Amino acid sequence: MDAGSSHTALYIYEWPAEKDNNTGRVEQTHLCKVKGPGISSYASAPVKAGESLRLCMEEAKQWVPGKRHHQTPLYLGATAGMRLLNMANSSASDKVFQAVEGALQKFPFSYQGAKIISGQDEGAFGWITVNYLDERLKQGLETRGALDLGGASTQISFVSDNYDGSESPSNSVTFRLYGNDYNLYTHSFLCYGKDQSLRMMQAHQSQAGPATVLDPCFHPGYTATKNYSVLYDSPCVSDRKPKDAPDTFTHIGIGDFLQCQAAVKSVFNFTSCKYSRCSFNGVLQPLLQGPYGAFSAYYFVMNFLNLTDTSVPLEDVKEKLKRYCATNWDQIMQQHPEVKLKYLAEYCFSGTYILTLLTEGYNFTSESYSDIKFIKKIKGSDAGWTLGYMLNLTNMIPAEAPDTPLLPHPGYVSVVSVIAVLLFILFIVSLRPLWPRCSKQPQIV
Ligand SMILES: Nc1ncnc2c1ncn2[C@@H]1O[C@H](COP(=O)(O)OP(=O)(O)O)[C@@H](O)[C@H]1O
Ligand SMILES: [Ca+2]
Repeated sequence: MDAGSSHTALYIYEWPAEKDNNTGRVEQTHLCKVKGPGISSYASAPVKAGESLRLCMEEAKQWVPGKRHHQTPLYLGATAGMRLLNMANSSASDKVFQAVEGALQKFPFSYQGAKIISGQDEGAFGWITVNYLDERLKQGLETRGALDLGGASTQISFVSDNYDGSESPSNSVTFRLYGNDYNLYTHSFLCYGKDQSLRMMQAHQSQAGPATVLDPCFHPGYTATKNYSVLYDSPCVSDRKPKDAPDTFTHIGIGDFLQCQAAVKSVFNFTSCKYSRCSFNGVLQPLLQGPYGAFSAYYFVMNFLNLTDTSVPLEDVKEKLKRYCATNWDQIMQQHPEVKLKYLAEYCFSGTYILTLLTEGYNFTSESYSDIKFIKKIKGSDAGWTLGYMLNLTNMIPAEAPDTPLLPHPGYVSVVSVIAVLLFILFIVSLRPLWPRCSKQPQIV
């Protein structure tokens, strides 16, 4: 289970158990989205966090064959929402985990624990998932970098030649998989998921605590009354809370892409770098290299905006987004009556944030932008950290390359059968001296 900051999802994976680990491919057979918010939102009512998982767990009982229930390991990993709750209020986060654990243990699966996974693991397992599903690991091919955008944190992971990891060991993960060594660069930016970065940007815009906030990242015609205490209720912004602010402010959209870009840029710090090169906030980042897969909110947002085609020049992408942001809010709502209003109101911001993060933050250029592929699934399985996490915990990926059989299985069976028949014939022939002699011996006259 992926307990994300905005929601929890249960993934069911299946693989042929009879075959050798090395030959069976793992596939996602089912996804259940838990109703309601992420588990970190239940800090003040932890029991409900556990209850929220029940329906999906019942569904899992239907999907996993009854005789396999006890053998099926169940893992829950929580990401940045719980990292933030743990920072702000560790006893509340412990209570949420107790409730979740209590709920999950009532089911007949082999419960293996619920925990917060580190940002490094989140990045590295996302990279494993993408490259496993592409079959790049087994074949020792060039790997694809992984870009994951969540609500509360974002991850970048890739292999770069000439990167040895010694400059910043916390950004380095090494693996030996199928006989190949990988030295992976990975970083997770806490607070730089799209929901928390929106808070940081709005906190920046409203530092003096005004009663109205004019927001270039929201459509013209958009107005909403928002609460200062809700906006600042996160460790990503809590230290910036204005002292004499009123309780509420009126949030008014003006839909100006260029100003929005400038406002988004204000959440990144480019001033210092003690390494050979940095992305932002003084974090090491080696030279970008190879193709990339961008998933989770990268995909949701760019797919909604019809901007997943990265062969379109970056300047044209920005132009399209500029027009979208300038569109009146009433018109946007009319055009997309089926989309959740919270998502709909934020796509202009989210699209601008994604382009700014990729180009200003990670240093993708007009040329290297086309190396990015926005993806949701690979061969039927969702791109995300869960598959890699599960493969690791169940030791599904061997460190050494499996012995490659000289013949594929059917060929092997045929050869053994032919040899068996030949041996049998040889055996029968070897018994010939014992065969009964013919009674009618030719007469010698
Ligand atoms: N259809 C969608 N449109 C836009 N954003 C979406 C959609 N579905 C999910 N999201 C967003 O994707 C992000 C998923 O983040 P999540 O995995 O919950 O957080 P984290 O990985 O930081 O713990 C959230 O910001 C959520 O709002
Ligand atoms: Ca996530």
